[in-house]
Amino acid sequence: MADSLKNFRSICKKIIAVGRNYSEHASELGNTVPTKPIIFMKPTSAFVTEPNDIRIPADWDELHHEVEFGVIIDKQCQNVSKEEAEASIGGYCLALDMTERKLQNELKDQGLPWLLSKGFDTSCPCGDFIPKEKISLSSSVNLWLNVNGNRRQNGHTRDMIFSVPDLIVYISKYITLEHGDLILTGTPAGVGPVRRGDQIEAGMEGEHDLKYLMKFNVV
Ligand SMILES: O=C(O)/C=C/C(=O)CC(=O)C(=O)O
Ligand SMILES: [Mg+2]
Repeated sequence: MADSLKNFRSICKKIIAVGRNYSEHASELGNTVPTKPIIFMKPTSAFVTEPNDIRIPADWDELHHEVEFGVIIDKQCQNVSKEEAEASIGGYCLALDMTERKLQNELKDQGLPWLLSKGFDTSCPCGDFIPKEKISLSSSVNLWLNVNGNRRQNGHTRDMIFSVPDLIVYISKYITLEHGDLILTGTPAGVGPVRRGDQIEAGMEGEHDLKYLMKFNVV
């Protein structure tokens, strides 16, 4: 089954993203820590893969990086239990939730949806499919991100407020998750701006020699 997920980006119908899932990140943006998962979406046209670039739209100047742990759904889930949620996972990937922070804040202040600030083309740089057997959910994955060689983010999935199975249980109560869908599980602290000409390097490391690295230029 996992074979058809190797190209999950071409079959993915939904990128569902979780916000404020690390308390340190919620605090750094002056937000309260949520009592229920905060869910939003990015269109699949946001995907970009190496060696392509992250393109900043011409009139924007406060694009932030957010490194995230991605979960790829194998089996359809609708209102699933925690056990079914775990069984529905096909694999994982490293991803970025690129965000135009100034626009997001303006939209938030007006009570408007922040889709554009997070859903523009190339706002979801994404790595290769990693089969579920390679990462145990009971272990913690280290997520990090450098800009021009300087460490900006360094977090651990054990610090998520809502665990991966809990997120799937919650989302599937309201939205049917389908084969190939991607869940971005929120970013750890350290988000910040990137400029045209910068290079982003992001990685994840964990048990059983898990080591994944990806690089994107910002243009
Ligand atoms: O509420 C805000 O000011 C910002 C929220 C986010 O951008 C949420 C995320 O995308 C995240 O925490 O990863
Ligand atoms: Mg995010």
